[in-house]
Amino acid sequence: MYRALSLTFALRSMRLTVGSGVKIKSVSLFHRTGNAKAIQSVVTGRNLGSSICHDKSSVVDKTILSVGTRRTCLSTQLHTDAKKMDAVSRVKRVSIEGNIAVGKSTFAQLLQSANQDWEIAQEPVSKWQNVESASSQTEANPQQTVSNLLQMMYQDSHRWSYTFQTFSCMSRLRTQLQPPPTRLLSSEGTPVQVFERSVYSDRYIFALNMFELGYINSTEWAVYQDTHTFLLEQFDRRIQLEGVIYLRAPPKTCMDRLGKRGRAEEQGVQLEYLETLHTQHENWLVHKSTELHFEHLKQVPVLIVDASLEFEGNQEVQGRLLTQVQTFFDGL
Ligand SMILES: Nc1ncnc2c1ncn2[C@@H]1O[C@H](COP(=O)(O)OP(=O)(O)O)[C@@H](O)[C@H]1O
Ligand SMILES: Nc1nc2c(ncn2[C@H]2C[C@H](O)[C@@H](COP(=O)(O)O)O2)c(=O)[nH]1
Repeated sequence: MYRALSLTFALRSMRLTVGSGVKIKSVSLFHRTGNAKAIQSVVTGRNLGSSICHDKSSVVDKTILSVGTRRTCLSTQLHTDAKKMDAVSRVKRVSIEGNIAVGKSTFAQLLQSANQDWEIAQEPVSKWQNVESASSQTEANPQQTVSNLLQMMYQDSHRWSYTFQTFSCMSRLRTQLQPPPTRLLSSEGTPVQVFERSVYSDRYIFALNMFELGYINSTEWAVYQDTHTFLLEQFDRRIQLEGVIYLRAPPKTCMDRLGKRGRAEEQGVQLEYLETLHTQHENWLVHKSTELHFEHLKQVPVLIVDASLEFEGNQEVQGRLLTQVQTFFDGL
């Protein structure tokens, strides 16, 4: 017979690494008075439910448990969570990079419709176009759009580039922290989360470019880099990528497609700006001459896709591209 006795436990942990790099925390739960002890394994890693410690800094220093039934529940829960963690760790994470209007969204749609094991996370452009008021939303007071930061950044780049970059970085971070959909967790193939751009292009393409063009000053650049490094180190494996797809096309092709798309905020974008962005992509993903600050990123495999090909409506080109992508994913 177990008595439902609430106990305060202190947690002691030891970190182990197993299999695919999943971190296992072997946890000892001690009753503060020392007469009850339960040893459980808690899996730590990326994007699990709330019952799991998410990262190195998550320390459960006070856990209220009831002895007996609750302990059995905890054990079952931990087993379920470990299985879930295993499924999550099977999901590969890849970003699509490339110049403005090169065709990332179009390519992403092709991937999404080609394979149920691939899930696309779009770039949060609409969030930048509709920055919302932080005041709490009610029926009487619906969420208010206060500004179009994308437009402000293009209209007054000196004033708004730093603000834009901090906001875009945070929104990309949120996107990359989204757990994979359950469909991917039960996949028997190669499940992949595909992100349109990433926290890495935020820094190594755009922020760097804005700094080099003089739209972000050296103080802002230092603050941005410090924050970026700190955040990425905190989230560690939860935001790391296993691969990058680089859609590569001449800036002139991008300029033509940008005109064809006709997004209002981009009407003042010049070919020279696309050329600077093209150079940043080439430096990072082809020449590998960009200084990177994350060890894993230096080793990330890059698939270079010739995005100058017109694949819309061309089944043969689409088929070739999809085979290239599938082979790349299988090799990650
Ligand atoms: N391979 C392609 N060939 C021709 N036009 C393309 C191709 N890919 C995209 N486009 C067109 O170019 C424009 C920009 O494409 P989009 O996917 O929105 O670019 P991005 O997401 O990179 O900004 C759209 O009008 C789209 O229809
Ligand atoms: N200054 C920055 N501009 C950015 C960044 N990310 C995207 N953008 C711009 C470029 C386009 O006008 C628009 C959407 O990009 P697409 O290539 O998807 O069309 O937003 C950024 O980090 N900094």
